[in-house]
Amino acid sequence: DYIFSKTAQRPKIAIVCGSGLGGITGILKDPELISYKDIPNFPISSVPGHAGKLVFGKLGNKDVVCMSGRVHAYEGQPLWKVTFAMRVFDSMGIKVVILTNAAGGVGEKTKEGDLIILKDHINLPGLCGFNPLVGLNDERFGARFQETTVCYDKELRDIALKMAKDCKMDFVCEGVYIYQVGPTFESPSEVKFLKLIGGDMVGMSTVPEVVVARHRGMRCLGISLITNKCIDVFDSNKKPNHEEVLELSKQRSCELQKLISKIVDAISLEQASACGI
Ligand SMILES: O=P(O)(O)O[C@@H]1C[C@H](O)[C@@H](CO)O1
Ligand code: HPA
Repeated sequence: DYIFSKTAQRPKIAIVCGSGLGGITGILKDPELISYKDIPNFPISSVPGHAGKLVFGKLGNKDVVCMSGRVHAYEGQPLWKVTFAMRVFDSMGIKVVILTNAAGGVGEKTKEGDLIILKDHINLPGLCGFNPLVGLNDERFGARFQETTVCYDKELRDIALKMAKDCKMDFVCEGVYIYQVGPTFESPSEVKFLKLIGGDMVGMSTVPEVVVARHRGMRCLGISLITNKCIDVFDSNKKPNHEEVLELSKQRSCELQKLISKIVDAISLEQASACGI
């Protein structure tokens, strides 16, 4: 109610901006800003590169809302708060959520600067009991036992790959994202393990949000920017750090903005409602 009292825009598409990836808010037409701190109960990120505002506006031919800044579990917030925005989006009538993140490249096929469309994820903490749907369930807001067979909408993934091909972006492909809580980057042995279990990239966000968005039937598309290669050799002098993550995000933000704009243009919202969501 608070959000709708501040803007007359009623978007059906939400975009979650990962670390340093909030630049897309700068290309929206007729932007309207709402600070997280003004929205009742909305969690505020403490991480550099996560601004803390909702930005409404037009991207190409469609209304969207961008979440510039997200909260992570490693900031000490419970998962219901980490995923609170998904519940808010659902009650606003959002049908499609595009989630971006910065991630470390695990597999051989990823390199710095690549944009990887999430085909699936491995919710490592979720498998060990750290899942946003743990707790009493209110059936009005989703099923007790949520299936996660196709978390990342096939049609949206196909659109993303087609748009990348049309734009000759040969650094875009699909991959599997592994969620780990952080804030530690991975040790070499952990990287070897992540590779072994089928991950292409690893990060500290997105999956809890997707689990909750799917609980409410919203269609999800995930895009990882590979900001660094994970180090799987012992005694390396090279060490991952948040500054290099932000630097790479800055370098690649134009390509990501272009890809998202094309995807948003190509999304058919009629199809979204024809799916019964
Ligand atoms: O919000 P995202 O997943 O883009 O942020 C990544 C994960 C950590 O928060 C941070 C590490 O540099 O970037
Ligand atoms: N690991 C986990 N999260 C990340 C990384 C990484 O190497 N890079 C950016 N986010």
